[in-house]
Amino acid sequence: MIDQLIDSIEKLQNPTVVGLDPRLGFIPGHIKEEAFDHHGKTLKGASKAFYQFNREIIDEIKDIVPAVKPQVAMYEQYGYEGIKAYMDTIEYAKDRGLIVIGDVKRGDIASTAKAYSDGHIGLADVEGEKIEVFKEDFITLSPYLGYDSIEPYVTDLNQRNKGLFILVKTSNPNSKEIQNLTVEGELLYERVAKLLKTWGEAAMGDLGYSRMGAVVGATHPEDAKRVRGILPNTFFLVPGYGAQGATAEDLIPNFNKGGKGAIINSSRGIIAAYKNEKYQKDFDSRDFAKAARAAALDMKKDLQRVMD
Ligand SMILES: O=c1ccn([C@@H]2O[C@H](COP(=O)(O)O)[C@@H](O)[C@H]2O)c(=O)[nH]1
Repeated sequence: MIDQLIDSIEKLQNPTVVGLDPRLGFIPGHIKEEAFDHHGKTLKGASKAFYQFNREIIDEIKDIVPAVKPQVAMYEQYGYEGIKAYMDTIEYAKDRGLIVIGDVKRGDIASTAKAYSDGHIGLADVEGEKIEVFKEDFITLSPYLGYDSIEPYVTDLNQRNKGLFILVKTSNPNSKEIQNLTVEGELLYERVAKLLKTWGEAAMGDLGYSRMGAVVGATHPEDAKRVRGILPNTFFLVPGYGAQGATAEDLIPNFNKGGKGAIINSSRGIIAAYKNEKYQKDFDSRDFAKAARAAALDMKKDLQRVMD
């Protein structure tokens, strides 16, 4: 899938992923009213509202961005109804040609990791019946349990053409408390990047990048520069642009030459654009998906501006 992601970015000339992180505060009144009329103010009502919101956004952005990144926490909070909305969203996006990065941030011992891999990017086994479950193209993982927690995913990466993005340097302000500790003369995130370089060699795609990518926050450009130096053949998923304050200029160190090797996420900045003053004069809440499209196009322009 890493090769397809690279091809799609190239075709659309747009290294952007739209984060599908719905929350009730972002859902326009008319969608909530309809969902709550049918299902009440229940977990099901909230989940149905999320799915309707996502579908309209996907329909508006599917021809301009290569990928979407649903954040599982937003759905999980509503239990199995929320998980159904997460799964339905994945299916809807894939049916419309979008690549799906499931932001699930798993990390556990090998026997448990195998179950995560089977469920998310592999096949679940029901007494010999092999069943595809969540169907993401990529998922995110934490590296802090070491390689035996990553190795169970490698077969699915290579045999089923799936991908991982492994946390290397996260975008949150306190990431430095742990990730920037000095360990045996180097920063911890640098050590993680070096490990990922070795791990990723077991899963190389055809276009020079590994199926094991890295999550590198846009909000720490100096750290991103060091990580890029260690990982020239690793594709980066870069959150932090927009709502978390990173600018297009901050993104530059994440890319290889010619604007290659990274995809930039924006979630709130796109899906809730209709609430932003900048878009309010042109779009009301019924046009929320059109506002999301306008914000995604503005982001594309902003990225192109610093790439040129
Ligand atoms: O370091 C990280 C890793 C993941 N995220 C996730 O990305 C989005 C960001 O949303 P915005 O609304 O664009 O801020 C969200 O799902 C995070 O969980 C991250 O921000 N930083």
